[in-house]
Amino acid sequence: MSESVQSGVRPGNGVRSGDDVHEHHGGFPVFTPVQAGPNYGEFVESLRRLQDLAVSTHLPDDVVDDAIARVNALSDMLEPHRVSEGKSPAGFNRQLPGRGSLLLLPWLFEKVEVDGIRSRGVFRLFHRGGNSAAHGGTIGLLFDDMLGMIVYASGHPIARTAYLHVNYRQVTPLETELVLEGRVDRVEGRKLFCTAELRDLDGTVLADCEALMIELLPGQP
Ligand SMILES: CCCCCCCCCCCCCC(=O)SCCNC(=O)CCNC(=O)[C@H](O)C(C)(C)COP(=O)(O)OP(=O)(O)OC[C@H]1O[C@@H](n2cnc3c(N)ncnc32)[C@H](O)[C@@H]1OP(=O)(O)O
Repeated sequence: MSESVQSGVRPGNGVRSGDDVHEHHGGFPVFTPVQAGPNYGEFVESLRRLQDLAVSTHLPDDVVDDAIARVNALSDMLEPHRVSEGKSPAGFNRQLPGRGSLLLLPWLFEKVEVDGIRSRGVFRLFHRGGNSAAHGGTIGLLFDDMLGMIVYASGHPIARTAYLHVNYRQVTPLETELVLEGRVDRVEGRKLFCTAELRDLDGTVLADCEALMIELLPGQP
């Protein structure tokens, strides 16, 4: 397999040896993963802190005006460095929480293997739904993102989520370390049936999901 990979995807430990399935990812463009610089993780974490504060403060108008000016100044500083998809380290750096993406939950992988993945992290204040619980959509986001990694780790080409059925079993707390485990349960042609569970550190299942991932055909977006 060449250094260039599609969507930054690279087989995990123990993926079928000599298999070139990762060269065939439907219509996904070929990306060469961009390595994050030494301070990139801190940069993304600073932005997460900003988002936490944006949803958990009640600011006087003059502070709002000052914040707008400063955030705009920061954006103006970043603007000249805008690049197209696949040219930013965001989302491609597995050693960083949320792979260095501001969209994704700031979780880290503990295990990425053919038989499944395990990831650990917290829901942040800016993921709040109501009454100190994680927003249900952010739980779906976590599962959907992990499904991509489950498929990748299992050695299958890129697949898209055809359906994702989430069972919300318990209220999911914010700012509390949690664990997610998931795997491909069975394969029928292009159809990968996956399951995953989100648990607290006592082992209580907070949410689980069942999903159908479908391997993309050549040219499929
Ligand atoms: C650092 C490393 C990073 C790595 C991270 C990894 C990044 C990964 C990035 C990737 C991120 C990935 C995550 C995301 O993208 S998640 C984004 C959300 N998902 C999408 O946008 C997908 C949109 N949908 C589609 O593109 C198409 O519908 C797909 C491609 C899914 C299938 O359309 P296609 O035309 O190809 O297939 P088909 O319709 O002939 O169906 C084929 C078979 O499947 C069965 N079927 C279909 N749908 C359903 C359903 N809902 N329930 C039950 N069954 C269903 C169907 O009956 C048939 O079965 P059979 O008759 O053959 O038995």
